[in-house]
Amino acid sequence: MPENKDFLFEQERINRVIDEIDHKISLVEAKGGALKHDVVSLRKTFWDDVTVNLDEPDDVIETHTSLRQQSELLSERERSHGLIHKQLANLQRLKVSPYFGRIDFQEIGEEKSEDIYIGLFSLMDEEDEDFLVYDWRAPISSMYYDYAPGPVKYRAMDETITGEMTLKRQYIIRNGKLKGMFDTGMTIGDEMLQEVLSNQANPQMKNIVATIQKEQNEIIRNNRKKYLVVRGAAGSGKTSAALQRVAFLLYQYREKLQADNILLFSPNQMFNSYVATVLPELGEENMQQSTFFQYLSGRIQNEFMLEDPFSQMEYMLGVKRDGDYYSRQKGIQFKASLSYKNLMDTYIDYLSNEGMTFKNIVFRNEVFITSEEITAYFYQLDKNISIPNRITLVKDWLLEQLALKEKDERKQEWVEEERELLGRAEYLKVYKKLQKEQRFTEDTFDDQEREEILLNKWLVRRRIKPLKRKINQLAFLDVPKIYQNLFQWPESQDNMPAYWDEIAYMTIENLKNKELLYEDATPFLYLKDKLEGRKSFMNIRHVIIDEAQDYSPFQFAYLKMIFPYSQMTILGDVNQSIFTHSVNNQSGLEKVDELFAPNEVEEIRLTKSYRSTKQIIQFAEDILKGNNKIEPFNRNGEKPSISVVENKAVLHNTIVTKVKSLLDNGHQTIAIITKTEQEAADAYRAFEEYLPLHLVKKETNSYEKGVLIIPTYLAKGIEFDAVIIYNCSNDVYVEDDERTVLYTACTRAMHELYLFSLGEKSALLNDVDKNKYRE
Ligand SMILES: Nc1ncnc2c1ncn2[C@@H]1O[C@H](COP(=O)(O)OP(=O)(O)OP(=O)(O)O)[C@@H](O)[C@H]1O
Repeated sequence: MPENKDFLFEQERINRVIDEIDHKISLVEAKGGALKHDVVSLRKTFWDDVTVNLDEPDDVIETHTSLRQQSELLSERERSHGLIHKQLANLQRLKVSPYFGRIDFQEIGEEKSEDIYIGLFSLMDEEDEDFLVYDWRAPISSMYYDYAPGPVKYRAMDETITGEMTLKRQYIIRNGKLKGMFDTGMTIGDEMLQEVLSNQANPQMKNIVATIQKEQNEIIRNNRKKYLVVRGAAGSGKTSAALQRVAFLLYQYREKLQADNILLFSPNQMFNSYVATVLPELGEENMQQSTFFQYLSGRIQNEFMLEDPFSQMEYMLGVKRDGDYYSRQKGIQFKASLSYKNLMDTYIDYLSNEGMTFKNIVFRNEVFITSEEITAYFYQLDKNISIPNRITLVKDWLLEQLALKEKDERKQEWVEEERELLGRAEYLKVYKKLQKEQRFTEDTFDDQEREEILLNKWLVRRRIKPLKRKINQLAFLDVPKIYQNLFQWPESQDNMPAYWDEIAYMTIENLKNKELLYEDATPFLYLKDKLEGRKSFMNIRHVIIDEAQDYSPFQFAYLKMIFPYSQMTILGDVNQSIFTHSVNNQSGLEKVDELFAPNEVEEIRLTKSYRSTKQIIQFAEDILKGNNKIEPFNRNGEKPSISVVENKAVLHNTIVTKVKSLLDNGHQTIAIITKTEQEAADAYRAFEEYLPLHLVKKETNSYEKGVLIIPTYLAKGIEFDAVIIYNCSNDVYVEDDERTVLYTACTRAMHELYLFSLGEKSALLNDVDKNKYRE
């Protein structure tokens, strides 16, 4: 049979490639061994080859040079050893599965067609002449993802190469053995995807290089514009595409881009651990990862108690919708908007002429420069100078005043007193310190007058130093007060949103208590950075913002400001908006047109969803009232079910029974998803006696297999074999704007979805076609 012949041919080729990998491994190991030996002996004999002579200035220079040469040599060897290590790890990975795809390509004008085998990394033959395997990121490999057999082209070195693809084949190779192969007419065949997607969910996201789809490839290799915005339904592979894109960029720009020049903003801590293995699996180092809140709190926590986004959401999802709710909601939405940013920009213009607030400079409990004096100095400076530059001039002036003060203080009585009170041990310490600084020698210290002068100087300097540091940190600028004043600024009374008085009152009260609400955090930092002229992040060249629908327009504008030189990949789905600021069109993702210049942005939409079975997707899209048609990947499962139960005891018993049967059926990740953390904690108490389970809280930072109880907003971006919606009753999911919360929760399921309702089910589910679920 021709197929069998093909199969044997391919297995033989795999064997040959593996032999070559083994050969390469032994070469690299030998090289690594020699290098290791070099490093060890260099470390041992480091000082033998350094000439140390400090007698004459020339000798010092020579010593310095020889030291530098020696350490450069050592670090070069260490670097090479690191590279060898990486090479070895990559070869070991290739050995398990050397490639996953092949295309036969006949370039126009060439006589022979070329077999191009595609795998995780490139591999050359023994003579280093031909590629046995091409890296999936190589330009030629792009045809594998972009075309079916037929006419094809790809771009390499600014040139377009055209030809004909005569074969496209996929392989499943495990431990060097060919387990399956498919010739495919489609872009990437269904068989392989079926196989991958029907696997169990995993606490660690997997790479998708063998089955990247054409539209995902477009995202991965896209490098035309500064900002790439990707929208796509739940499970359409946005995160996956973003991570393979990082691997692609690290390959494409390996000379100038390192993993730590890339920063990923994740939705929560657990997500960080979920995605952490994708890049190492692809042989690359991980990029930097942070949540936006981690960034904010790193900058704010010394000034305020900062509310975290989950507490904000917990409050908004949990409280009754009364007067307080609506004023907070309006506050959150206004502070998320570009109107608020515009208001703040006008306020900053106003501050250029009046309204800046400074703190008194206090030395030893006495005001030595008043806030009024600083204000007067600031406003007598030329108004054409930007505020941050004027602040720098104020800082310089304050430091000069401080230097004068320092001189004056040396003669003050307190210094004499402090000097006399110096204990012997402390005195000796000072003596040694001054001696080290070569302020005096043994001889001069006998001179009592000089000794006193030097000690006085030291004592004053010691007191002045913290003040100097604070001035250098611009602590004299009272940003909290300036922010607070915005809410009493007469100009801000026109065209203000509904509930402005309540919003202003609530904000001022919080600021007075040294508390900063989450919605104020970004505006506060924006103001601070605009006034202080903070330096942007120069080393970050690429920022990835996942779950971008959760960022407000204001937050986007802020990110754009602090990463002015970075490219950005922005991925999101407005139907998964669950933050109060992002519902009702206030997501930054809805304001892309206002935020970025049209020639700087490219937008791509992913339409197909891969995570969940067709039945789950068809059910979930109806929750969104059918406004968004999602194309499910053709993988079948049971229809979701909705069970209405009468009381809590029955609810808990039924869920326990369901979870046990899911475990018996071999599911390894099962999530009981609640609307809030409060609800999750209550459910946990009810179940802990009967089920082995983990309660996921906002500070949980790793995703473990097993049964999890988790609020929706922490399950964002993650997936499970089976999902149980703890309570989808009409008392829990009430308002229309909670559809997105329920949709997000349901779309976490890969294979099975069960909804339970304590009493009548939510009216939001009445929009779901009855044929799409079991009751
Ligand atoms: N081309 C592909 N080949 C194999 N699996 C894929 C592919 N694209 C997506 N998947 C799988 O689909 C699931 C969802 O992918 P991913 O989490 O990247 O989607 P998402 O759009 O970020 O989802 P969400 O918006 O729900 O966070 C993952 O299990 C991923 O491995």
